[in-house]
Amino acid sequence: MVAPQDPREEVIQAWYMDDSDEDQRLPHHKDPKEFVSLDQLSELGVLSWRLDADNYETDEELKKIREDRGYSYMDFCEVCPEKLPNYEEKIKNFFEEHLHTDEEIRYCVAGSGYFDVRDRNEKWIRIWVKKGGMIVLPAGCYHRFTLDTDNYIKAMRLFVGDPVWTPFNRPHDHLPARDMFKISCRRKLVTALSMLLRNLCNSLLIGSIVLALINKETSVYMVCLCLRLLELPVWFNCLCSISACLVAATAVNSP
Ligand SMILES: CSCCC(=O)/C(O)=C/O
Ligand SMILES: [Fe+2]
Ligand code: NI
Repeated sequence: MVAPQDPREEVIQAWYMDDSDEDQRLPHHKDPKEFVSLDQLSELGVLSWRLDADNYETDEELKKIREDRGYSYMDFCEVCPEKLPNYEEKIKNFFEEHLHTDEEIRYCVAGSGYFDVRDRNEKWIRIWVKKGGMIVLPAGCYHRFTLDTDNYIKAMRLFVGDPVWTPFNRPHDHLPARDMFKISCRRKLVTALSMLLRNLCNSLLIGSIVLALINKETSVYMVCLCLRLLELPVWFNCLCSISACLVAATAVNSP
């Protein structure tokens, strides 16, 4: 059975960029292509939704997101020569690597465009946002924007309170928003690693239980069961799991 696709992936896709200096509006895929999942983006603090762009005025889901996240301000930014004053200059400025001291929240209601963000190792990730895609770039995250080859986007801009659009071009590492962003990324990484370790420990414990059951080693089985029931710190869980595994393996191997 094929796993159902995340509906967001139909309107938001991300990938690592190549290093070529060709037209910024081209996709700039690596060869072979290297896609980035929406979960990987969320580890960088980039949030995403798929919404009903044909009915944004009455969309209850959008209303709830705005209420939950306090997005009281809303306007639209249409990027094309006819609608955007100082089009050429704006296009150039959008593509300068910069950060903001607040979230950048963009909901694509028509057209499409690329939001590029830096990953933990400073590599560029290109996020293609199409009609119905909404993303939040966290405050302090270096990024840039460009149209794609279709040359048009209409984006809803949301903000908490009175909007501040000021871009701080790189380097701007002395801003508190940058420190906060780095701390939050580190926290997310530690949480992800702890989860990984915890899952590994649980697998070890299950392995130990199976070995203990095969060998009718009820004491090991009981210890494993108790450990599984306790919410232990991850390092202790790890230590216990390895010990349980060793004891169970020794028990199986003993004559
Ligand atoms: C599609 S909205 C225009 C881009 C923009 O507002 C911005 O701040 C890019 O970083
Ligand atoms: Fe920006
Ligand atoms: Ni400055």
